[in-house]
Amino acid sequence: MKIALVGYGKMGHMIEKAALMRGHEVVCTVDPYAKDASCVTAVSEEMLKAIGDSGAEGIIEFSHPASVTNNIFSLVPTGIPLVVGTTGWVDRLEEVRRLVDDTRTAFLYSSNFSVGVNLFYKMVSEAARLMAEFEEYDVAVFESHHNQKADSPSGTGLDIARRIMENLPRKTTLFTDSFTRRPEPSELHLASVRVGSVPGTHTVYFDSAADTIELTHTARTREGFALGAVRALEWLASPGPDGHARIGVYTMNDVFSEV
Ligand SMILES: NC(=O)C1=CN([C@@H]2O[C@H](COP(=O)(O)OP(=O)(O)OC[C@H]3O[C@@H](n4cnc5c(N)ncnc54)[C@H](O)[C@@H]3O)[C@@H](O)[C@H]2O)C=CC1
Ligand SMILES: O=C(O)C1=N[C@H](C(=O)O)C[C@H](O)C1
Repeated sequence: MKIALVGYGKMGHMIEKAALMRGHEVVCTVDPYAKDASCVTAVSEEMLKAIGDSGAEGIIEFSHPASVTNNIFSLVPTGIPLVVGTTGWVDRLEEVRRLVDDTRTAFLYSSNFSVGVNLFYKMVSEAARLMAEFEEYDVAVFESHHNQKADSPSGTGLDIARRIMENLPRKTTLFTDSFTRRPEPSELHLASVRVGSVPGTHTVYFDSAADTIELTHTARTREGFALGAVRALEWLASPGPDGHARIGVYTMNDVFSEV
């Protein structure tokens, strides 16, 4: 498949390697600040023309929280299957969903493309369901990432917290700041630290007066994210179960349910 990359930073370079390893061709790399990008520009008519002229059959976007929404709204109308890994935009998801529906294209997003984290999500959901009956356990989430990360909390941390609140009725409100008061029992605290070169670590704590249960996912490298993003595009660009091109907004749950 001919793939265009929008955002050619740490993840863009890792994704290029993963794509080439799987026999794809990276025909265009777009990034306004990366001097080694084939198209050193931001979202623009020039960028869209470059992608169109490249014959790209799929696009993978890993840019910046401040740029991703503009990129999505520019790239979706091209009709080229689009995979977005950039975090910090899902508050605009419903607008994106409407655009995808109106333009009848294929869009897949995930805050974390690694297989391990998507299995971890299922473990956390089940653990939260178990804990619903044991009120003596409080719960919180902690995430740590490298000191180059531009958003907080992590998209993965937010997804973990959402799954806990979906399955643990006593936790109704997400709190992601520093406390200057005692937490309310109904508040789920999600805390973040930015340090060194940490690829991404997420821990869920279930804590009682008697003991603590910790569930942790530790990413060792970014390779899992990159490979997962390329495999997600392969799936998105493949025909659906009905044999027709996929249309709509998808997540990694859809990929795992079919693969
Ligand atoms: N979904 C997942 O599995 C993962 C998601 N991420 C997310 O991906 C994003 C990027 O992460 P990294 O590659 O580590 O960051 P990075 O900072 O190394 O690379 C981002 C690149 O985007 C470029 N950029 C900025 N504005 C742009 C625009 N308008 N158009 C095109 N490119 C633009 C920057 O110049 C930079 O080269 C972050 O939001 C991060 O949270 C990171 C790893 C895994
Ligand atoms: O910025 C990163 O590096 C990562 N960001 C994603 C997130 O915000 O969850 C995924 C992964 O943890 C790495």
